[in-house]
Amino acid sequence: MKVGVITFPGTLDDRDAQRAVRLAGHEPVALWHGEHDLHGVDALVLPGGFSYGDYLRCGAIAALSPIMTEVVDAANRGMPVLGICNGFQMLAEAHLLPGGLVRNETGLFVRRDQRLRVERTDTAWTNRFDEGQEIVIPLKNGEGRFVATPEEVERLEGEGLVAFRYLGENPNGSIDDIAGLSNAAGNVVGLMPHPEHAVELGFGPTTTRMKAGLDGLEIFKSALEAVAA
Ligand SMILES: NC(=O)CC[C@H](N)C(=O)O
Repeated sequence: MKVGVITFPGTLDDRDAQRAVRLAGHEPVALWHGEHDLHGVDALVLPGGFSYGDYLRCGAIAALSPIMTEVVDAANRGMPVLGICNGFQMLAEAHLLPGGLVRNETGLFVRRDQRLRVERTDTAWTNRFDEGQEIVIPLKNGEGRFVATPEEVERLEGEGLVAFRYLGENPNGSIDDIAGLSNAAGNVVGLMPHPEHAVELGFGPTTTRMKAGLDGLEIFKSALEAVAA
């Protein structure tokens, strides 16, 4: 399966995302923000970084890039789309996911190995987990606080759109400890932690659980099963 990884000016983690795609058994295809062509890919990853220097709000300018017209069309046709951190911010800015991401409550950039609970497993990117499973994925951002109106929060909680929640101390003040969301169809998922940094033993988070360093790989492997299904 071909997985497109889109690079925007200021993207940081595109190479790591491509490597994660390869380790999950897919073929990564490098895509450029200025193009209108998805090169026949079967799924898309919007990676993390500092697109346009985080000006306006993180992801706000990138969400207006030429390729985003194609991303929105593909997402609406059901293509699996994963937004990681800055990519999640772009998906929210493009209204493919509800709510928004704003500056962390402390005002500080946060970097930690983050415990998460998988809340939703019927999505293109979480189908290899068990509901309620605890995983550990590295978190690193300055604008990770999920916000939405009370009505939006009621709707997304009611529709079960929360894909991941922070466990332990909330790192940024996100409403309802929300770390990641999916759309109603389950093909679009965005999360603030970085699964592409937990795909190889010895390089990802270290916990007492033997395979914790591979938790992120499951997210990239899930997409293959979603497209094959
Ligand atoms: N790691 C990232 O993708 C960071 C996203 C964004 N630049 C922020 O600081 O919130």
